Formats: sequence, structure tokens, C-alpha cells
Amino acid sequence: MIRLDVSQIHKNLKDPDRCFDLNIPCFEVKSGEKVAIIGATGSGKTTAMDILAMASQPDKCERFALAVGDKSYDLKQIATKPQKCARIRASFFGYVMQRSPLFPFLSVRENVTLQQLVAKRPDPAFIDVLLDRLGLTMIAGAFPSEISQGQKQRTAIARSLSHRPSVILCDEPTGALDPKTARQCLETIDWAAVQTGAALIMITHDWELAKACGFEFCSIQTCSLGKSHMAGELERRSCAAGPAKTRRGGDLSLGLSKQGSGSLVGGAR
Ligand SMILES: Nc1ncnc2c1ncn2[C@@H]1O[C@H](COP(=O)(O)OP(=O)(O)OP(=O)(O)O)[C@@H](O)[C@H]1O
Repeated sequence: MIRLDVSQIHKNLKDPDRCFDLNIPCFEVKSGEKVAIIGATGSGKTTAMDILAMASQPDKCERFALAVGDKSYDLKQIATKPQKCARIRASFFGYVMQRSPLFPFLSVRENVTLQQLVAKRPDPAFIDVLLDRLGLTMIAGAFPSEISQGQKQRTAIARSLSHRPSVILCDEPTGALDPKTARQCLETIDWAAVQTGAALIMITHDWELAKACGFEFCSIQTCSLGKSHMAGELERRSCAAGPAKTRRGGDLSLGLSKQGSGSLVGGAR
């Protein structure tokens, strides 16, 4: 059983002209669950995902815990120890970023293999399967400068799945792909999650595809706290308390907050 569980997370981003506050009051995802995070552009989805993937540290955090089998990890503590943090992240997390950079001097296959080596879980046969499912077998020996943007994106997906992570996080993984290839990729991500009983979290603007692949939706609500001060909030309640409820109930809807900022409201399927 895998369970990622966070509460009362806060992150502030600011520069001289503006400020953005992200809050995650409560978010939990378990083995076999597939959660699609949706929200208007700039609402804080990537900021939230970076924190959940341990790629960025929150400013405040009450609880940040990962359970894998009978072991549990206090990620709040681990995040303060860079070496241990890197080990846990490489072992348990697979993160497909919006634009995941590849090593330019390694081939497609070598880029994918590297993740397994870092996680100390070499499995060339599993790489063969991933390359095949993602339509990359023909270009396995090519270098990043010799392949298209969509092929780079699929290589990044293969890399993030290759070490059989416990938590798979994908930030718009199919953004650069045509509809057929996008579906093929999402099905592969889903398949890999099922193989390992992983928990799957994905940011997407493609609601139809996510719905077709059986994702549950979870939205980031935004509001304006001043002229140049925005805030975003992501919440998914404990499954023990029942399925996540919408603030306004029912299906996905797009509304406007009092201050006039976009607010996207979603809920359980
Ligand atoms: N250094 C900063 N100072 C102030 N605000 C920032 C800073 N960096 C980012 N932001 C703002 O934080 C908000 C959240 O950014 P984030 O990338 O998480 O949004 P997103 O929902 O993933 O957007 P998209 O859908 O366009 O990828 C945005 O409104 C962005 O402009």
C-alpha cells in the first residue's frame, strides 16, 4: 500500500511587483488512485506539484508523509536533509515536468536507463516495454538533438516510469502530443501505475482525455487578495472521509470569484 499525505502546506512566491500564495490544507492520494489537478493558468498547479514531488520545499508544512508497504517516511524531516531527500525522491517518485530536460549527450535509451541506475533498480526488459508502448523503439539510439519535441516528451515519460516509482506525478504530460499519441501515453502512464500499485497525480487541461482514462478531478481555487497579490488553494480530502466533495457540488464548472479572478471548481467523478 502506498499513501502520500500532506496537510497545511504553504508556499509564498514573491518578486518586487507581485506575490502569490499557495495553500494545500489537505491532500491525500493512495495506491491505485488517479487524480487530475485542473485549474486556470497561473493558479498554482505546478507550484503544488513541485512540492508534492519534493522538487521544491514548502515554507510551512504541518504534515508531509509517504507510506510504502509497512515503511513510512516523514518527508517534512527528510526534505531538510539534501542527500536523503535526493535518495527518497529518486527511489519513490517519478516526476514528468512540463518541459523535462534530457541529457543531450545521452541517447533516448540511455536517458531512460539513467533513472533506473540512480534508483539502483536496473531492469532493461522493463525499458524495452516502455519504449515499445511509447513508440520510441525506433529512435532508442538517437540523441535529443535528433528527435522531435513530442519524442522528447515521451522519452521523459519513459524515464519517469522506468524505476517503477510509488508516486507518479505528471505536469501536463501530453501537452506537446497529438490526440492519438496523447491517449497512448496516458494509457502507458496508467498501465505503469497499475503494474506497481502506484498513486498517480496529473496536471492537465485535457479534461476529456483524463475523464476517458478514469481520473478523478481535483481543482485549484484562486482568488485575488489585492492588486498584485493572488492566492491558490488545492485540497483533496482524506479518502477515509468519503470521496472529495466540490465546494459548489456536482460536475466541473467555471466561475468567477467576487474579486473577478478566475476560479475553476471541480470535484469527484
Ligand atoms: N517569483 C514569483 N513571484 C511572484 N509570483 C510568482 C513567482 N513565480 C511564479 N509566480 C506566480 O505564481 C503563480 C503560480 O504559478 P504556477 O506555475 O504554479 O501556475 P500553473 O497553474 O502551473 O500555471 P500554468 O497552467 O500556466 O502552467 C502564477 O500566477 C505565477 O505568475
